[in-house]
Amino acid sequence: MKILNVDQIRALDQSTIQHEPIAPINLMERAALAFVDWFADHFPATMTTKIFCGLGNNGGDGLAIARLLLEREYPIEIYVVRYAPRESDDFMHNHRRLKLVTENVRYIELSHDIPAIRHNEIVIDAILGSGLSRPTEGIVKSTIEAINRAPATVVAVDIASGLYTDQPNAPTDVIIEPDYTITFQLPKLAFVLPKNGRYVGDWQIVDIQLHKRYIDLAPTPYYFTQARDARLLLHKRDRFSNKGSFGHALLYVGSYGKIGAAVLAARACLRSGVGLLTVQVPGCGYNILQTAVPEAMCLPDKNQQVLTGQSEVESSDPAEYTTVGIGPGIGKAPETLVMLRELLRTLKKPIVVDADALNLLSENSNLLDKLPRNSILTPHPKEFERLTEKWDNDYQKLTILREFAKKYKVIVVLKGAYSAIATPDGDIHFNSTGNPGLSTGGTGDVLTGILTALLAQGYDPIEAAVLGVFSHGLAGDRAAEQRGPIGMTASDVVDSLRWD
Ligand SMILES: NC(=O)C1=CN([C@@H]2O[C@H](COP(=O)(O)OP(=O)(O)OC[C@H]3O[C@@H](n4cnc5c(N)ncnc54)[C@H](O)[C@@H]3O)[C@@H](O)[C@H]2O)[C@@H](O)CC1
Ligand SMILES: Nc1ncnc2c1ncn2[C@@H]1O[C@H](COP(=O)(O)OP(=O)(O)O)[C@@H](O)[C@H]1O
Ligand SMILES: [K+]
Repeated sequence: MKILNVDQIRALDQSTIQHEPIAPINLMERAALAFVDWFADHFPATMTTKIFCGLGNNGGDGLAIARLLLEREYPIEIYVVRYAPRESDDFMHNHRRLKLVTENVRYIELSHDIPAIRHNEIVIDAILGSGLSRPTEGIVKSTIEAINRAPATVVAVDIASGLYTDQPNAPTDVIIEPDYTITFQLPKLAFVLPKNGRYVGDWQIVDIQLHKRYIDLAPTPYYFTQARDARLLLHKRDRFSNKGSFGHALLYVGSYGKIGAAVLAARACLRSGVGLLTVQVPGCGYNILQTAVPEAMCLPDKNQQVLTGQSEVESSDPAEYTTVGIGPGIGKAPETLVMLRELLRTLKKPIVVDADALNLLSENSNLLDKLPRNSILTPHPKEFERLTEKWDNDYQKLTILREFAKKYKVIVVLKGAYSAIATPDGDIHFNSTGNPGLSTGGTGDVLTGILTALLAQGYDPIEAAVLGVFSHGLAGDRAAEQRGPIGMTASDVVDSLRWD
């Protein structure tokens, strides 16, 4: 699914109005109805609902929502924040419609007009939407502050008032802090950026049937991967396949004290459909790996503690494997750096690079140019910062991320909530699955195993990254269902992997 910018969202509105065709007021009615359907599914008509409307189309939505909720017999109190002399046409139209149903519309012009809000009430925020063009101030700001102070449940219409859709807010900006955001048709870039978490809450998209062809043709670098997008990427297995059909992967993982990382990556790789798996671990990991992961072949390194690439048994050429994954638990020993340098000299096919392999790259940045084209790098934000530079805000981080992926012609999975996958073409795919239960040691190792397995099976590297990150998050969601987000572990994520 695409993420469009504010100008495109406005144009999409117009395109829908022209092509469907539909009158703007009826499109607003459709949006209000979609919101009210969601709202009625979540809140009983016994709860007092205070709705705050601005003077633009977000406020117009609010007035239509108020009327529809009155029809459904919600005890609703309607407030219009009168911060300017002019209202939008559709606001006025809905204002007239509402007046036919109720006289009970109150106006907030000064602070003392702001009502007290109690804890068992619901607040609907329809003050400002995607038309935000400057920081909130005056009575708008005071109203938002009062709503944020109140103990009520807050639901934002389309986007929290005061939050920009696709540009950074200043730290001093006053913005609604909703429990829920119900947004129209498409996700907004602001929703997937870490600093905005409290200004978004749980968010959901409601479909208001905006012009599909406009969306299909609209150029954008930003995508949001949902289940239906991921499902399209999954390769079906041929009935006459054999283990040779699904590649032979080689993992370089583990060091003394971190053989667990090797086990997790190996188990995840096998659970993700690889045909054959060989794992190179330091000598100390041999017995552990052979016992914990009997399905994998094991190459014990000559060195007991760290990886050097020199094997105790027959030496194998890493270039002969379908793909290589490197990093989880390997440490940053000088011998391991020598191994990484040698691997990058010989490997030409895309590989997966994680954890300390990334830290070695950031300390030896001349190696970045040697990464095979379309390799997948999986840094968490700290690792990415070491590879690049500090950023001032999430939008600048996205710019740095895109530039990095383009410059080195690699795919970068910047991990976290809504992991951002940057491609060499400059696109970014945000992931929709996963939960805070994944914030626990070892889940990144699991991801490396998954991605290595997908590359081994011949997935296009961008598709491997998008599908692998989605499935990893989904496994995390299943593990959280079983164990709860606090009790789940990285092993539970491996056990929860499914590919159907
Ligand atoms: N784009 C779509 O697909 C649809 C949009 N609709 C609604 O329309 C909204 C956008 O409407 P508008 O473009 O009228 O924008 P808003 O309702 O967000 O804001 C409108 C007005 O507020 C002013 N303004 C901006 N920043 C301000 C600030 N900080 N303080 C005070 N005033 C400020 C603007 O100059 C503008 O006149 C969406 O968020 C959504 O709720 C829906 O009605 C239907 C479909
Ligand atoms: N709050 C969250 N929501 C969704 N996914 C998360 C969250 N926190 C962490 N994750 C995911 O968990 C994984 C953590 O990886 P990483 O930080 O490398 O952990 P480790 O090094 O311990 O294995 C990443 O895939 C990341 O996207
Ligand atoms: K709003």
